[in-house]
Amino acid sequence: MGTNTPNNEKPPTAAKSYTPLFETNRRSTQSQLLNKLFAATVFLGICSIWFYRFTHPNPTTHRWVWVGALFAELWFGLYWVLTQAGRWDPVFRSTHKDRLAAAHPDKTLPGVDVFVCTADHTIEPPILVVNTVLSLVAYDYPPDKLAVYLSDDGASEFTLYAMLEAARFAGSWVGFCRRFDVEPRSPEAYFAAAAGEKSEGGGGGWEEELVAVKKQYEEMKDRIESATQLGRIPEDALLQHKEAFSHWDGNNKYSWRRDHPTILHILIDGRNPPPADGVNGSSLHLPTLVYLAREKRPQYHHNFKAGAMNALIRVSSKISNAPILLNLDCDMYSNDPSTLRDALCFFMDERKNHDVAFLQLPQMFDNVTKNDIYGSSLLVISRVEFPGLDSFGGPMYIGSGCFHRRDVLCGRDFDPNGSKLDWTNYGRDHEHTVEQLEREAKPLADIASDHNTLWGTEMGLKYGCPVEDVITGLSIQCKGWKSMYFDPKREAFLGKAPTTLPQTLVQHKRWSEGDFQIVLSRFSPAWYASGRISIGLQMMYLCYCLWAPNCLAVLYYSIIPSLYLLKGIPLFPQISSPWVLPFAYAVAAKYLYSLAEFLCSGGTILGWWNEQRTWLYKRTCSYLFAFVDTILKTMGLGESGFVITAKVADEDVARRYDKEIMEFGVSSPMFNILATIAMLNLFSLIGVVAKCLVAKDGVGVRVVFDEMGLQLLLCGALVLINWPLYQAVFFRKDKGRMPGSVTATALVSALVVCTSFVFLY
Ligand SMILES: O=c1ccn([C@@H]2O[C@H](COP(=O)(O)OP(=O)(O)O[C@H]3O[C@H](CO)[C@@H](O)[C@H](O)[C@H]3O)[C@@H](O)[C@H]2O)c(=O)[nH]1
Ligand SMILES: [Mn+2]
Repeated sequence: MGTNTPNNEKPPTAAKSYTPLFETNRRSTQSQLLNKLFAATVFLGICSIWFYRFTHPNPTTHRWVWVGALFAELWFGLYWVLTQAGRWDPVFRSTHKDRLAAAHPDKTLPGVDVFVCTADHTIEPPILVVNTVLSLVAYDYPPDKLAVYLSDDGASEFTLYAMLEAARFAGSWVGFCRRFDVEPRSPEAYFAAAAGEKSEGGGGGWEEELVAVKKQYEEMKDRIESATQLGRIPEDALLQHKEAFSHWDGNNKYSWRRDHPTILHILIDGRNPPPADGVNGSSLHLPTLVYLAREKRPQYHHNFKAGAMNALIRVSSKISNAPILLNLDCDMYSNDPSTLRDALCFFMDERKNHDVAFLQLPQMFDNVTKNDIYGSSLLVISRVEFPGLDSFGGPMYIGSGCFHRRDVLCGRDFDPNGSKLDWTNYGRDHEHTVEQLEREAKPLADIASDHNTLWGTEMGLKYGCPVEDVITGLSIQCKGWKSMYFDPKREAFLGKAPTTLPQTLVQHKRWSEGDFQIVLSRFSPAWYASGRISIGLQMMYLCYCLWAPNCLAVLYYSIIPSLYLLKGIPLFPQISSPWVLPFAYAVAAKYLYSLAEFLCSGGTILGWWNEQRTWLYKRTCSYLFAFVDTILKTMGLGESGFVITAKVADEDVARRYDKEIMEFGVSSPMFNILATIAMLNLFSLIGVVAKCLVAKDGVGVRVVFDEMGLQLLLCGALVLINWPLYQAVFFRKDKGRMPGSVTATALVSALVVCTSFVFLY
């Protein structure tokens, strides 16, 4: 069982005055024991299934059918064993911010650099980015110690324009936030929550100021949105920021994104408070705010987000050089102004901080509907599995919402006798002017500072993998560093989950493809990580990294048994045979447990059902494509990209999303597969029911049920879970229904497969 006691304690003298800054709690011994007993019974069931399959080859079918079932059941069983690591000994952390404040007055707090990444102003609208940035600028933290950097991989003048506007509005917004201690500090989210609400104890003119600041915000939003819509920056802004916008003069709109120099602007210099004539007569000290678009040239690979992050690490080392970094996606606004202080409780705890390389917080979303129709809230991962990982050495780095130690991310090796963070090595340059800083930092974002250097291999985020975050975190943990997981009561960050099925499937294709590449990479959790990280952690890495090959077993189970049902050949034990028991028990226990877990994590019953559907769709589509693409890539054919998830949808789509109606809409090869499998199961079920009805005296029903009860249940469950898909194919008229071409292809292919299977095979 894992413990959290570090192996190099402080000498006894210091131990006396030690007050922990964070707490670690585990579940009670009884509940853990009960959980393990239960898992043991499920495992027994799984072993019995394997035994049954080994000892009961079916003589009436081809050998491969039996081998396929054996393979699938071995896979499901072993995979289930892997998932148990995440449930073995979960730990839950809580912080003592009061103690942090007592031990470290604001003056002595370390600097924090926040990195926000955006890449495309059409699917990541500038106003969304602005809201995220403003929520970060408004953190409850000493302004001279906080710097917010935006990396714009789209090099969009509209994003820069939005940032200039944000910098101007920041004074009023941050002033308002500080005076009335508001939460959350993303203007859009705050105004939505405050609508119709009365001031609670805020008093002191809250309502009047709210009206004023809201008006200012709406005007800014208007300017930003109309600039983007018209495709033109307003004249006054062009005049005022002539130099800033000069980069875009006469450029070729089509090649620009992939071919431009570095653009760097320090929009707010937060080193010192401004002279005392700011908002409301008082000088308002704001944190540093920086816009960066790193250099891009078509002949050099830019390495997606990893490249952007590494440029940010280098540039920030010149401008603010904070020892602690926070990484966020552009849609993840801060929902809690005190999160930085929470995080510091982990990095500044005197005894336990020496080996913590990064601190991951859960990714939560503010646009998930009540029953989470695409299973995108990652509830069980956030509430069950990551606390489980935390006891084995810490969770993975999953991108947004992660705090890093700068030295470790820059490649520092772990030394068990002294890996403490030396805060004195960091801090700001107070001698140079803003212009000088810009001039000196700029080349650090050029290709020359990145290409053919250690960046992307030994330093910073790793290149070449679509999940740069996971592989980077793993490589850090393999050096001996730990990570920690912190799931605060009030969500720290809220982002945008995908709102259509195609988006969800494409996102999961990227994730599972990246994860599978890691298994085949130098840092494979299967080989390289052995002995470097704990076995529990290794198992969980494998659990996520083997998502893609899952497709094989799931495809087998969702196609073959149904076809054999239609043909009338049983593949599972008869209902009257005792061998049914292990199947029934293992499946029922697994699913009831998963339902309980889901409900305890804050989900709904329908939400769980929806997640099972998404589970099936991801495994039969996303993972299949990821699997095939990864294999092709390892053979040197093709290259993996990074399809960015859209953070907006048109009104029509958004309305259906709010009503929890599944969105198909476009024709995609993924849908061909989904729909074909769904049709195939429907035909099989209809076929077998028809057969029963035709047979006389109800003999048919009894025989079919006894001989093929499990197959019938499996097929029935598949039909039931596909219900929204049948609706989209047969009944719906809206634009989100299944496109006619997909429907036609699916119907024909399913019909051909079913008939040829029954009559020819
Ligand atoms: O060339 C690129 C591509 C993407 N991004 C940014 O990367 C972030 C993540 O992209 P998104 O499309 O939102 O992907 P998600 O799947 O939602 O993101 C999760 O998964 C990614 C890895 O697949 C991680 O990079 C993210 O941090 C993590 O939140 C966004 O802020 C993008 O702007 C870039 O900066 N440059
Ligand atoms: Mn995202």
